[in-house]
Amino acid sequence: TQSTRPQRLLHAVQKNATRGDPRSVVKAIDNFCRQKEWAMNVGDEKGCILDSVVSEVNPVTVLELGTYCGYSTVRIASLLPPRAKIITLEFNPDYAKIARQVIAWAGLEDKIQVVEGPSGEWIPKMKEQFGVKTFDLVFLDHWKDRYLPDTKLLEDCGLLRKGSILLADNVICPGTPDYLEYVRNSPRYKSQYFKSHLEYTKAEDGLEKSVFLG
Ligand SMILES: Cc1cc(-c2n[nH]c(CCNC(=O)c3cc(-c4ccc(F)cc4)cc(O)c3O)n2)ccn1
Ligand SMILES: [Mg+2]
Repeated sequence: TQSTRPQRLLHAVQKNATRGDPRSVVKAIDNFCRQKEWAMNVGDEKGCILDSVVSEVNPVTVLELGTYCGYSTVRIASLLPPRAKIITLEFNPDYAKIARQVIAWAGLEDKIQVVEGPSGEWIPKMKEQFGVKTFDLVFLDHWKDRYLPDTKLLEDCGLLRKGSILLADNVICPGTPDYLEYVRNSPRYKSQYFKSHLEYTKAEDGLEKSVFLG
């Protein structure tokens, strides 16, 4: 039976990356996506912006919306302090299965919890299920029409604190116009746009970093 693109991406990691070496896993995925098949990872160019924001925030609790194959999950986790944790939500069980194996190859399974299901159902259960108080950093990289409703849900569930950082991928391509309008015009956020390109292409895209002001 035909393999899927995530399966081929995982095989490229197992073939070309060193077990326990997150940077080699990131490199192997970027090489696979540049040389073989495009895939919707945040990629190396936007990945460097992600790295700089994570290093600056130094978060202890991270929420990632949209795991896919775990590329950005591995990038973030490899920069976290020892006790820090990431909860990453993935809707598609096949993607989640691949992501768990990519994360294991990087040796980062102790810092990462992959949760399967829709963000709208899991966000209200974060406190009771995972003992989370608030998130220091939220990386939005899931269905683009869910960025705004899920941001409002995070606010309403008391999962953001003064200074929590929202970092959103794809605000230009595929685009999240309603989310951008909200975080750029709401008095409750201070926003900044980092111009870049859609992963592995020349098309414009960028990350929007928004600080929750409480
Ligand atoms: C918990 C929960 C999780 C999800 C969820 N889980 N996994 C995802 C993946 C979402 N990501 C994308 O769709 C995406 C698309 C493109 C793209 C595609 C085609 C083009 F031509 C150009 C650009 C580029 C990207 O960088 C993307 O991130 N959503 C959904 C709901 N609830
Ligand atoms: Mg993305």
